[in-house]
Amino acid sequence: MTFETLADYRAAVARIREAAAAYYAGPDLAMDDADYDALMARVAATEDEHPDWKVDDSPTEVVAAGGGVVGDVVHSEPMLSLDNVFDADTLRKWAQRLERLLGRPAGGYTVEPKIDGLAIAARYEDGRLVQVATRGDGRAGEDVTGQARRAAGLPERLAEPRTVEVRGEVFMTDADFEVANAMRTATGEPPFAHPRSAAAGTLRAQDRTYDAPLSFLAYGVRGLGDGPHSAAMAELIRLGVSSTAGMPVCTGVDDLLAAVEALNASRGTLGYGIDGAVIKADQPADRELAGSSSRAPRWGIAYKFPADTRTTRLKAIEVQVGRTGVITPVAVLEPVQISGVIVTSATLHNFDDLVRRNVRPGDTVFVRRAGDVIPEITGAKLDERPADAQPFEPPVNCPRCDGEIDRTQKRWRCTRGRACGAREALSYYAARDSMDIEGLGGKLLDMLTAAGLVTDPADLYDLQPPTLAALDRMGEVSAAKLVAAIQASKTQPLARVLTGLGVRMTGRSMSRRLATHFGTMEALLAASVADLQEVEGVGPERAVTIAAELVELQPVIARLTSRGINMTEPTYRPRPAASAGSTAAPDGSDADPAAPVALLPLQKDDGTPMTVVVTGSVPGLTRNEGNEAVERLGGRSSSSVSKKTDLVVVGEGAGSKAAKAEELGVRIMPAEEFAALLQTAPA
Ligand SMILES: NC(=O)c1ccc[n+]([C@@H]2O[C@H](COP(=O)([O-])OP(=O)(O)OC[C@H]3O[C@@H](n4cnc5c(N)ncnc54)[C@H](O)[C@@H]3O)[C@@H](O)[C@H]2O)c1
Ligand SMILES: [Zn+2]
Repeated sequence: MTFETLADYRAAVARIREAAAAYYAGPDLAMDDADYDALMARVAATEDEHPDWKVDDSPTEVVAAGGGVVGDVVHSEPMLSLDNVFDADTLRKWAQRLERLLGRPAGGYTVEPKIDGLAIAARYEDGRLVQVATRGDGRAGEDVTGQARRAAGLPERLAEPRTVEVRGEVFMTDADFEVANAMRTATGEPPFAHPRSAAAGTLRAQDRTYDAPLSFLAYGVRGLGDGPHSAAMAELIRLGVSSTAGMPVCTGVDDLLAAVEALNASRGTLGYGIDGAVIKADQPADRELAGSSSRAPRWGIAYKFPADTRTTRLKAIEVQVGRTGVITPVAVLEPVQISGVIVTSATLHNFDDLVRRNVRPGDTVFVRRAGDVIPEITGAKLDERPADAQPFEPPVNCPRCDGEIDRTQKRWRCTRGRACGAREALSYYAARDSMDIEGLGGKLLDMLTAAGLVTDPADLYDLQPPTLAALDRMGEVSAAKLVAAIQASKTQPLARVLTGLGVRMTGRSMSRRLATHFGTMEALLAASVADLQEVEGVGPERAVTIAAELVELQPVIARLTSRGINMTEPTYRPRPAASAGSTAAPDGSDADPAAPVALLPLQKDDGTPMTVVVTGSVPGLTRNEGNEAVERLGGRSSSSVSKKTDLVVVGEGAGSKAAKAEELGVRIMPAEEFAALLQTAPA
């Protein structure tokens, strides 16, 4: 972890300084945040081991690693950095250290999103916005009043004529990022690579021909008396400034961790990027007692989440034709780990987008994966573009059938629509590894589709011998034989039906795993993205794709079901009472059938799911996420309380259901405890 030689340590310091200078000065980045944080951690560890090596003004000890752009607006009080923790243990230790420093428990902690933007200080005099400055080196920053005036949430006038200094983050929402890049490319400027650099570029730009949208969220204020931080944030809302008001105030560390986890879980649904949670002592007395170092306060800490944006190389752009004929570019990436998952491909939305984002094969690109969202490329690192990189040439004709492309919509389509893929889908369905329909070969499928007799697999089961016999080169005997073969395929196991449907990102063995895990098509269709991830080898990316594919396939599946095709799997054993061999190792791998299966928190002793009702709000979760969480923990969520209910989770705002649970003597769990339990669940 540490550097072995003084020279290596010094070289790393130099790289950090260079990266910080680039990061705070403009939209270009020397490295992504994960690499930067890792390098910084190594430098810090080396300094701990060799204090005598430490350079003056080490990046570990100064605000913005010494890279902030100094301006002429001197701050009323230094604008500091924050120390980082990356896991629960270190957060506990931090809280213990703080409470030792205080000599008593802290009077509450706030948990706020760490928005990925730029810090500013905004001065209001008698209710009017007079000056806005960046953080700079912490002591003095640049005047950005002109641009900052346009940030939503930072009003020109307060609701009352107060004189205050508001501190907070200027950032760009995901939606505004699209708008900003559309404006930029319309004026011939290169697009921004991701929302943070877009916010930085927009805020610091001097003269510009367009007005890209910005947002603001306050997380600090001076001049509103000396009440708790959370109260000051609420007061800011009253004055018309958007702030972190309403974020949880926690007492114990367990509480704190649950709130941090809830915030992490909501990432990806916020509409803007966050890179962590900021935990702060809520009471001014605690803050004063704890004090600050030259770089960071001791009363606050950043809990960093795994980076959701990484850089990697765009190896190629492939063109995919979907089942309905939609034609989309897909990015093939050098594998990169993003928040614990290896990403190898990403969506590029549509061909216009490709031009607008100015992305070329060979580029180093920013890839973002927020929550369960399929990874997307936000932009390219133009300063690293290879000299020979060529713009991607979109296809002239449909890459599957060579037919015409309809370009009237943003999403291009093959003009043949579903028919474009029908022939291929049918041959996949009939193949030996799928439904194994003997005699249904390529030539015959050509004839059947050309004659309009078959457009999807379900149509096959409606074919009658006379219809077939009327086709070229087909005798009565072979027609009868083919119909018999088609009918016989109705009893194939679910695994083969799934294989035959050609669900993207699944093949033969994954189809078998899915079938063995869920047992019936009905159960598979009802599975959430979280349920799907319980299947071995299904990560978030694949789970999202499978779920989306199944939705798209539902009409065909319904038609197949109505024709009597078997939709159950004979190898299915209810989990986890079944032997592990049949569930975990459909490929005959080395699972031990006698191995005990660990129970999830909401499974009963026999492995069956508890029936759980969530009522009222669970901190940080929407109703739907609450239900998903139940399933992630091994339970089955239900909406009504009865004698059969095993557990009722009661949060704020719970009503009659909580009362009913009490009346029936059903076990009750407070929402906080549930949120804490969720932390222990597998991702
Ligand atoms: N990629 C690179 O080359 C590069 C270079 C330098 C810095 N960085 C990134 O910046 C980080 C360190 O930079 P820093 O010193 O600007 O930030 P920091 O991690 O020290 O955190 C302090 C900053 O967090 C922001 N913030 C957001 N929400 C907040 C909240 N609720 N309360 C308080 N502050 C909040 C503010 O801008 C504040 O100035 C690194 O960890 C890295 O991720 C990246
Ligand atoms: Zn086509």
